[in-house]
Amino acid sequence: MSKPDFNDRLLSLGLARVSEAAALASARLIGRGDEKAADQAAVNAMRDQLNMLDIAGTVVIGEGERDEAPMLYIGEEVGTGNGPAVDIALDPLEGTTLTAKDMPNALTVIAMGPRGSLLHAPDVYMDKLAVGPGYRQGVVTLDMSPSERVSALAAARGVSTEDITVCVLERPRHEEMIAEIRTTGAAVRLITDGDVAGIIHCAEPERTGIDMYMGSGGAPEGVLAAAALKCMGGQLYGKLLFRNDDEKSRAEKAGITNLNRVYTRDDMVTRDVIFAATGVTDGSILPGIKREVTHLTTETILMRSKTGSVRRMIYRNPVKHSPTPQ
Ligand SMILES: O=P(O)(O)OC[C@H]1O[C@](O)(COP(=O)(O)O)[C@@H](O)[C@@H]1O
Ligand SMILES: [Mn+2]
Repeated sequence: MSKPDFNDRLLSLGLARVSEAAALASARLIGRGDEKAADQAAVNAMRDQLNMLDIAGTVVIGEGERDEAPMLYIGEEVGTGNGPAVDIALDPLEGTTLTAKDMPNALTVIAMGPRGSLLHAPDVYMDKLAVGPGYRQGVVTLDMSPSERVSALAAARGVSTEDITVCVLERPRHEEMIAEIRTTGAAVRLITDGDVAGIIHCAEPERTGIDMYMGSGGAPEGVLAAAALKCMGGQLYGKLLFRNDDEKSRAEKAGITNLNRVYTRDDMVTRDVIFAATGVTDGSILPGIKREVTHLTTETILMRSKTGSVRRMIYRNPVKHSPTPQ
């Protein structure tokens, strides 16, 4: 019997529960200084919830390769097996350090598309460049220098370079880039972790104040960000970065033949996808988990690229069975 089609409309609601469950599981570990425990809690919960979905899912972006990740490893089959063949990209806790330190913008993230729709990015770095919707394709490119990108974006927006804010991961490897951006008069929003959120921020500049994202971060996070921007609009360019031959061979093992390719958003996510993210700590796109004695409250953003629909779901979850309020 042939497998049913990818019904993004129905599956999306199930996907929201998956990111919700991961966030709820990490709630007690926010600000506890234990990144590993927070990540593990999110992984377990995400996997349990994912396995309830009627899909024949394959994790293509996950916690790592099978030998280093016992759960949600790349290639793991998830779901009941009774349903459409789908590819899944996930990061059960994007911002493990942010969570452990109770700093802003930690999220749980998951994206799903028909089988073959998501780039099998190896766990190496990726040079990334993103802007929000409304610009002509290629308004900024990875070939341009950081200052040229700022000037090009300012010209396209009809503003001065001082009116542009660029989000960058604060890392020693980015020091020169940051200095060059500042020569243009543009502002730099430094984040200590979490470039999926950093890139999503470009899609809602009114809410976040961020116009452009640039710099290197995890390639898996690049694919997740591409899925988000496919739903929200905006451009993303990514180029895999290899530090040694082992990283190159991992890419080749993942089926990548051209190691110098610049991927666009739609090269990373080739068909319509669904994307869900739940806030763990307070952030610019999503509020974090709120803890009360009897309830945990989460907010989830759920999006479908086919329609461009964006749904925000607030979930008040009773922590333990409590009698009906009097
Ligand atoms: O810390 P590095 O090595 O610069 O890597 C950057 C990557 O790590 C993160 O900041 C955090 O990712 P995790 O919390 O999932 O480990 C990503 O957002 C980013 O892509
Ligand atoms: Mn991550």
